[in-house]
Amino acid sequence: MKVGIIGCGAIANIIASTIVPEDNNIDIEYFYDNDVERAENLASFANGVAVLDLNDMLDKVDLVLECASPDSVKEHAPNVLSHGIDMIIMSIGAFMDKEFYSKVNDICKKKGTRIHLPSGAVVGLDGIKAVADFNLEEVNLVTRKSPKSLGKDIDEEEVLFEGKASEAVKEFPLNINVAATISLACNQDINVKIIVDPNVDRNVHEITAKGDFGEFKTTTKNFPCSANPKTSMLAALSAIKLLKSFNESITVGL
Ligand SMILES: NC(=O)C1=CN([C@@H]2O[C@H](COP(=O)(O)OP(=O)(O)OC[C@H]3O[C@@H](n4cnc5c(N)ncnc54)[C@H](O)[C@@H]3O)[C@@H](O)[C@H]2O)C=CC1
Ligand SMILES: O=C([O-])CC(=O)C(=O)O
Repeated sequence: MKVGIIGCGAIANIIASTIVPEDNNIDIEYFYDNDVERAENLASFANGVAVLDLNDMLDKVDLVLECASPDSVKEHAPNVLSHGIDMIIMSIGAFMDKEFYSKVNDICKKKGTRIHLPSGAVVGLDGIKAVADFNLEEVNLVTRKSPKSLGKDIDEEEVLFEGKASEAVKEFPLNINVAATISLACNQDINVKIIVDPNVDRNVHEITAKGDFGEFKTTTKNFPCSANPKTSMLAALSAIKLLKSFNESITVGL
């Protein structure tokens, strides 16, 4: 499987340095970034090709992996999918825009293409998906990150946001894609609280869900990526596992 990447930052670097093409039948070969130097650096490390125009990779790849920004998804996904190419998308916040969701969904149906949204930096999506249609009363996400991760200069814990996921992704597009992932998994605009906490050095996500099935709570205490403290290592690892799973005959979990 030949893969092209949009966005050559923290997640892309972890993925490209972890996937061994010979072992996994996955060849990450084309790299695009609006910062050309980043695309060239990663292409050179991965023995791949940096492209100046995304269209230059579209007749050569089987899958495009987006790890850039929600805006980049809106800019490029319709074009990629219209070329009949599947996508893995990390900047899931883009899908909270209902008009955009419906537009790309229509393209996928027409072209027979698929979009994969990895579980990213949280655990518990399997459970949320399983119970989504069974009177799921309430889903809440509390995210706690350090001042460094949230780009704040404060000494005391502070609630930066409290409201719905659809609003959270607008105010914090590069920090709370997980809220969109959970919302899409259960078809609800979930409740989100974002706290900046000088006493944590992890990106912490706590999910609580309650409904006819009972209730559950998951807590993920992620190490941030060294190249981008907003982003957790787990986000990159989930995309790597998803890529590898395309070669598996037997899949475990949802
Ligand atoms: N789904 C999830 O659980 C998670 C999603 N994310 C999201 O994944 C994305 C990538 O994260 P990182 O690698 O940490 O970001 P990063 O900031 O380290 O790298 C992003 C790269 O994309 C490039 N870029 C930005 N906009 C672009 C555009 N319109 N066209 C082409 N290139 C563009 C930047 O120049 C940069 O090199 C972000 O949107 C982030 O918010 C991050 C963590 C968890
Ligand atoms: O990586 C994380 O911990 C979460 C994150 O940035 C996002 O959801 O955008």
